[in-house]
Amino acid sequence: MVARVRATLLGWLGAFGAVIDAVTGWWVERVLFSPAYLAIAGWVRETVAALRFWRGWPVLADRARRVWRAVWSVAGPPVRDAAGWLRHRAPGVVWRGVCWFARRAPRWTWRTTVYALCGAWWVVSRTVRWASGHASYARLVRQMDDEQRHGTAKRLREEWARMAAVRSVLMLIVAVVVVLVVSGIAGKLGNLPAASIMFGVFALVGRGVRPQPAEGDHDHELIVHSGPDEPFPIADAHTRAEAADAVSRALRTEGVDLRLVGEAVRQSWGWEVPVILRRGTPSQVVDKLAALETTLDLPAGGAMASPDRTRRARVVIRLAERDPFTGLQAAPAHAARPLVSRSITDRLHVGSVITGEPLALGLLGVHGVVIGDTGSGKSSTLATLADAVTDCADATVWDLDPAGTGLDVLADSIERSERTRAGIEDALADALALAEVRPHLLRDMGMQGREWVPTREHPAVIVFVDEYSRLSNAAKEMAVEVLRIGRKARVSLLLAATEATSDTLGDAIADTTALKILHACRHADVRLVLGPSMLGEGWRPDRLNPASADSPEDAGSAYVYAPHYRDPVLSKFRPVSDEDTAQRARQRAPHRPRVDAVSIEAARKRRAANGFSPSGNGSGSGRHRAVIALPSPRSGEPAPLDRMAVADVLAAFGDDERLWTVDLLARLAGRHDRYADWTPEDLADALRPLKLSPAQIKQDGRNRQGYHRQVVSDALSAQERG
Ligand SMILES: Nc1ncnc2c1ncn2[C@@H]1O[C@H](COP(=O)(O)OP(=O)(O)OP(=O)(O)O)[C@@H](O)[C@H]1O
Repeated sequence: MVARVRATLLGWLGAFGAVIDAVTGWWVERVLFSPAYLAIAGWVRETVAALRFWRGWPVLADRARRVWRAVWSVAGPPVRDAAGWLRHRAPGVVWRGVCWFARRAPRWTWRTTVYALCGAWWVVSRTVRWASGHASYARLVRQMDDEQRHGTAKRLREEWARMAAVRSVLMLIVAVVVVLVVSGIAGKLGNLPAASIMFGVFALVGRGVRPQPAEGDHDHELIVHSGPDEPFPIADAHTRAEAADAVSRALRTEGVDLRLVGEAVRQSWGWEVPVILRRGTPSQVVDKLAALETTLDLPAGGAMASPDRTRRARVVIRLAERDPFTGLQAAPAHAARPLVSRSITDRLHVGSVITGEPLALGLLGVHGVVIGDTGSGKSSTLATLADAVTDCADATVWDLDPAGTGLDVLADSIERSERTRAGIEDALADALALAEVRPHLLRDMGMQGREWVPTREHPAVIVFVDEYSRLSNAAKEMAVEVLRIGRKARVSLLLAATEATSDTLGDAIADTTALKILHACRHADVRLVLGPSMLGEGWRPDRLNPASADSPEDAGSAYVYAPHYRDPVLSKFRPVSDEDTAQRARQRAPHRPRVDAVSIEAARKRRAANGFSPSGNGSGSGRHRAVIALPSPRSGEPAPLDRMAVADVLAAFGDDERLWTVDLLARLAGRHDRYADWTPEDLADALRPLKLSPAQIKQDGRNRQGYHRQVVSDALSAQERG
């Protein structure tokens, strides 16, 4: 039995396999290898490839994106209003409707029943009275009887009887028709709907014939959740009208006299609501910001006000329910553009403004101050700015920091970096000398106009100074001088300090700088940097909080006063990712410009002519007391240290521990034009202040004069310590 079943199954399987084989063979031979199929398949492949790699796709996608953005900019606000209403308001409205109905349903049922009974009674009584003809004949017949006119009375009675008979028949016919219609409806829809229709018709008749209930019967139980002017949290506003209403109520509660509240604009972080004041000044609103945060139930610092400079009565109120800069990321390690392809004449994107626009600052010839409490993000802001400048082909960065690590993260792209008092004074003296000599070089350099035109060959110099308050007095004096005369020479200073008081920053600085960046700082600093009236104009960095141990708070957020930025709107600088920034700096390093040899030589001569020595050892006094003499390699006189040259010598060693002088000079010439004509004596003069002289270096079996990198490095460290 088992064998037979197995044989049968195997037979079936064999037959099935034979059929599959036959179909597959036919498919392969007749279809897959047929010329028509091959031609169609080739055509389909080509078309798909052509479509996939069609160059028009990105253009089409871009167009579609733009159209969508344009449509959304118009349709977005009402759609989001509607969505907000449906999500947050509609369920409440429906529920309130249900409750409202449930409360009224018993009374309505009762009233409708009364109306229906009245209507039915009215229809029956009126029909019976009409059919009886009582209203038409009864009075007339009685009058004829009273007047003894029996013949007329008899004739009227006969006429009445005839008419009553006709009307009764008519009434019967109508009654039969009505019964038929109602039973027809009952047959079609059921008894209950038919009865309901009859009930409704009688109720309508009853409603028509019965007088309205007295006014006192109306209910007054409209539930009032809040008084008509009572403020409510902004989180409860889901449409533009509700947001405007919330702001209007809150401001009125705080005693601000408004003429009107403009159309609210929904933002990803909250609301932007313009208001028009009836009287007073915008400071009325600015002073109430803290109170508004409570009234509208916002996070601390969430309420901001920015008065309109062109219309004093108008103040734009921003209510941030969430962090407005959530998506602001550090710059990526690899930029899409070619390396060092920007210009310092461009506006550099360094962050974002609360309005959603990019924060784009022009740094050409612009001096700046960055003020902020410790932890507010000053150093990161300097790094972000320096990162942007190191991407410019026509600007070079110097980094001075007497207390911290400065712009070490960008070390590879920085031309000059100083951490010691002497080094910083030397760098500032160089910057000052450059600022002094460059305007006199304009004609020789073929530059039109009165300002230095930065190019890759003749770059602008931007000197970043962190912890300005810790500079020596001499350095501060030179910095102030650079602020006064550096603009035309395109030698600019960007200073960071924790306070703006005169003993730390100085009034002169706040006045001279065109760029003012105010991170979380004190009330007094805002007055000192921007002027006393600006607090009332909405410049409130004192309401920001610096980073704490466990939270970044408002670190990096700032009020920026600069060309193109005259309104008190909150901005945030891009955070710095140390790893990515260092990588970018490394990639940019070979493409970075350096201060041109002509400017350097002229500056050196200027410093030599001034004939002053570094502060501390200085013999100079007066305006340029602090301008110290640059090394003069061929003068034979003891010259102060040329730190830039020593830094370049160390960089020229690269990974080599020792080099012959001739190789070192070749590498120096490759690094900068300044060293193109240097001889071994020039190099020896440059290193003499470190008490170094060339030594015998043996390489490939030959002895020549040269230098050891470690020896140069140790000598420099010793000099800095000393
Ligand atoms: N734009 C930013 N976005 C996010 N976090 C930031 C931003 N800027 C700074 N921070 C964070 O804030 C903290 C303080 O930053 P930073 O050291 O730059 O402040 P600072 O004002 O220079 O402080 P200090 O005066 O103590 O040196 C750091 O943890 C930093 O990561």
